[in-house]
Amino acid sequence: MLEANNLSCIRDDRVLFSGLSFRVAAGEMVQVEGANGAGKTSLLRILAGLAQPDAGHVSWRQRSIRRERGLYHRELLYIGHQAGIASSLTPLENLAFFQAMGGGKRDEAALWRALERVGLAGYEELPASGLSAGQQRRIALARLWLSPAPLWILDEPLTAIDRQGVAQLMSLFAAHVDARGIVLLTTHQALPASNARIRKMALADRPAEAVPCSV
Ligand SMILES: Nc1ncnc2c1ncn2[C@@H]1O[C@H](COP(=O)(O)OP(=O)(O)OP(=O)(O)O)[C@@H](O)[C@H]1O
Repeated sequence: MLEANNLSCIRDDRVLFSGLSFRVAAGEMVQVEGANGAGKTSLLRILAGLAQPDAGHVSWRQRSIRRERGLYHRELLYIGHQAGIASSLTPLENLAFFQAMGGGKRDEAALWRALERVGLAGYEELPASGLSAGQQRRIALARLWLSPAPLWILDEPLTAIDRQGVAQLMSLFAAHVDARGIVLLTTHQALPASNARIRKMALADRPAEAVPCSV
């Protein structure tokens, strides 16, 4: 369903990756591995259509994500490694905003369910800036319970999350892939045992220097 074709990414004269091709099928969970600076975030941003590759292209359901941006972004949930939440808004307001961005009507019950799932019931009136790093991260992750998107691209979703929260997320990921969804993530943590089979994909640890093109 998700297909990377011959992708290259060059940053500051360094080839982070080149000729990278792979497919991720419905029902798969993939962990992108690599050292700090290997290019994991760069790859995920390209796969999410937020950055352009230096070469190659990405397809979703056999259609170029550049040409079918609208369709792709309706089917994709991307959560970057920044929490990506408004610190002056409460958790409930942040979630209502995410829900509105999805284009649906406000569904109060779903908002409260998501808040409860991430353990933020009781904190709904506080601005996010008054919450801990892990709680702020949980607001961002609550979108996983609100979104119908089949494709989840998650950059370090487990950062700052406690052990119980990680176990809960792993169960959610397993349920998502069981329902023929896709989870593509990065994490520096060893993933705990999960029902989902996890395919690992490693990026080279030392990006090569780019060879200047001769004209
Ligand atoms: N927009 C950019 N402009 C210039 N250099 C960039 C840009 N984005 C990333 N880089 C560089 O590309 C390299 C890879 O960055 P990236 O964030 O993709 O790595 P990563 O594998 O996700 O690292 P980490 O594990 O530390 O999060 C880094 O050296 C970074 O400085």
